This record gives sequence, C-alpha cells and structure tokens, in this order.
Amino acid sequence: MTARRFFRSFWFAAQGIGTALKREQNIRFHLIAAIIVVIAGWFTVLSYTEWLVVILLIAGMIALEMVNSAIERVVDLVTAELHPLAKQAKDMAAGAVLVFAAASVIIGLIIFLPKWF
Ligand SMILES: Nc1ncnc2c1ncn2[C@@H]1O[C@H](COP(=O)(O)OP(=O)(O)OP(=O)(O)O)[C@@H](O)[C@H]1O
Repeated sequence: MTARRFFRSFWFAAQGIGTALKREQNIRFHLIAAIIVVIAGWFTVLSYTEWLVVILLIAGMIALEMVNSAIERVVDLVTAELHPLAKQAKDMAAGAVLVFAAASVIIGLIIFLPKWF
C-alpha cells in the first residue's frame, strides 16, 4: 500500500468518526460517559494496568456502537420493508452493544468501588 492510499483510507475512517459523532446520539453519549470516566480515573488514581483496561473498554464501547450504527444503515439500505432478517440483524447488533456495555459497567465497578469505599 502506498503512503497516499494509506492516508486516503485514514481520511475516510476519520470521516466515518465525524459522521458518527454528528448523526448518532448514542455515540455522543458514550463520548461524554468516557470523559466522565477519565476524570473519575484521574481523581481516583488508577494503576497503569487499570488505565489500560479503562482505555480498552472506552475504545471498544465506542467502536462497537459505531459498528452497530453501520449495520443499521446497511439494513435500512437493503430494505425499507419489515423483514424478520432485518429485525434479527439490528437486534443482534444492538445486543452485542448491550453485552459489551454490561461487561464494561461490571469491570468499572470492580476497578472503582474498592478505591472509593
Ligand atoms: N426493516 C425492518 N424489518 C423488521 N424489523 C425492523 C426493521 N427495522 C427495524 N426493525 C426493528 O424494529 C425495532 C425498532 O427499530 P428502530 O428502527 O426504531 O430502531 P433501530 O433502527 O434499531 O435504531 P435507531 O432508533 O437508533 O435507528 C427493532 O427491534 C428493530 O430490529
């Protein structure tokens, strides 16, 4: 891959992030939640490993929410009709976000709660 093609792909990916931030309220919500978690982590004084876990969870959550939004768009593009497969695809993608969000909350509590109480 030439440097030019690499930067082109990078630019498209950046555009994708911009679109997600502009059009998806959930992504903005996750971003605000991430800022609050980072501020809480700063005041709580997390270890090196705990920061790695927190960063991985924040990035994973936002990335997964973006994939969910992309799947919603593809489904809407494929059909404007109600179709059981369209429902399954959208609901499974939303379910994947829920699984990761639940795990993130549990891990967050395991990291933060012992330091607060
Ligand atoms: N084309 C479709 N065929 C069948 N079920 C659908 C279709 N589009 C959406 N659904 C289902 O209808 C319910 C509500 O979907 P809705 O479109 O309101 O939200 P969404 O597309 O999942 O997310 P968002 O509100 O963020 O756009 C969900 O269970 C979804 O799977």
